[in-house]
Amino acid sequence: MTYRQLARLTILGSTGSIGLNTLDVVRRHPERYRIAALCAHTQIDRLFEQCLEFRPDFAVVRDDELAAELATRLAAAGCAGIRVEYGAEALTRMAGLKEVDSVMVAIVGAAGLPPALAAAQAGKRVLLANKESLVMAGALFMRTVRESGAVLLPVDSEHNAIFQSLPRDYSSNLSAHGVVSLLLTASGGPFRGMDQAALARVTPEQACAHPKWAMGRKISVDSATLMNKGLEVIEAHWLFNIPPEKIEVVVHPQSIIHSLVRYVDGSVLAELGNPDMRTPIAHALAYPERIDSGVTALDLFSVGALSFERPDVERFPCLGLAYRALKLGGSGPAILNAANEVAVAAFLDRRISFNAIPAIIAAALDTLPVKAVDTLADALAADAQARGFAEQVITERRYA
Ligand SMILES: NC(=O)C1=CN([C@@H]2O[C@H](COP(=O)(O)OP(=O)(O)OC[C@H]3O[C@@H](n4cnc5c(N)ncnc54)[C@H](OP(=O)(O)O)[C@@H]3O)[C@@H](O)[C@H]2O)C=CC1
Ligand SMILES: CC(=O)[C@@H](O)[C@H](O)COP(=O)(O)O
Ligand SMILES: [Mn+2]
Repeated sequence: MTYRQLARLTILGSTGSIGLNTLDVVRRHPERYRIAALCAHTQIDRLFEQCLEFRPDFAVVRDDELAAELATRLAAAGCAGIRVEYGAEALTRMAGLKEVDSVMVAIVGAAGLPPALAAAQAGKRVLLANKESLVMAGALFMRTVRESGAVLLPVDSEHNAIFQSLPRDYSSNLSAHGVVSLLLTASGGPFRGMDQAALARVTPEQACAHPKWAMGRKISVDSATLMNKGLEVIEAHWLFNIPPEKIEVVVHPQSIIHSLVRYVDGSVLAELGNPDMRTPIAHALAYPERIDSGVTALDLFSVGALSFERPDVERFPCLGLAYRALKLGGSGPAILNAANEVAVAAFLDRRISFNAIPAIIAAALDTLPVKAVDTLADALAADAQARGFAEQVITERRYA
């Protein structure tokens, strides 16, 4: 038997959809993984249960009140040794803990950027689900990874599929490896065939009912608007150093092909599987080895047929807005991301209609100045300005 050292993990966003799937994979391999830190935000009941099961050294929550409550409950349950911390600064510290090898970044939204960057700065294996980090500060993030020697492993299913379809140890010059373009698959979301008038009336519940993937509410709405694919185009641009015109989006409603790489000799390589995030999570956790993820084997006979369509950017303008932001460069994508987060939250709160989401983002891109993003502070400043702007547009109902 070979001796294997335990890998120590920090999970940022342990109580969310990716966090739960990560713990499900970890649970299957107690001989390989040990949890150093579990980081949640508000769901302390769920975090408490996770602490009892995985016995991390640290647990992190949003604020001092939640931290005090969790600490009391852990002490009563005989787990006083788990140190409970709180706030954004604690997340950054957990990402850089000396004893930690790998950091799963599964926080949703812009809040994921500072700890993701801290993990990269500390030279960790960064298992990146939080696509917003690369959207807000892609150049800075990738430079940090290069300079620190961190290992960046994409967890987002499309990017993980592309990573698996590229040659092992590819360089950042994909064309030198014969790559012509990347094909990102999109399910098309819950409203794929719906007309514009019907789209205006859809509810948050309908938007969150993704046809193929069980995910958090924010990314589910992004899938419904096709902004998720837009964010993923930007994510792919930075991860694989490929220009936007070489990234194609293909609507593939079955979500069996998770993305493809087109090569100069006519070959197109892809990764296929049942739509279950435990596959890319297990891949990133164990890379370059392979471990059981608990995902059911793909049965092509029951799938029967795979189909493909062009995305409809007239009905779903968010995809076009993302390409536009990427071409703007600098803080353009951070503006797009922040306006989108504000608009999606307002839609989930029933303050605006589904069709107002792209209108608010377009207003932000039309109005706000594009600046350089050389530092984390630059990214956070662009984010804050665009959030303020989008809130104002909503309050004054200037999106109609
Ligand atoms: N879900 C999926 O299948 C996929 C998700 N992704 C990406 O992964 C990320 C996570 O998505 P998902 O798991 O669906 O999201 P969820 O909403 O399910 O979970 C989000 C997690 O982040 C925590 N969180 C929320 N806000 C903050 C904050 N301000 N500070 C610290 N922690 C916070 C939540 O804590 P709490 O619940 O305790 O409040 C929760 O643990 C997103 O960037 C998404 O785009 C990418 C591909 C697929
Ligand atoms: C599972 C995953 O990676 C999501 O990002 C998924 O791709 C969302 O589905 P859409 O293709 O509908 O955006
Ligand atoms: Mn994805």
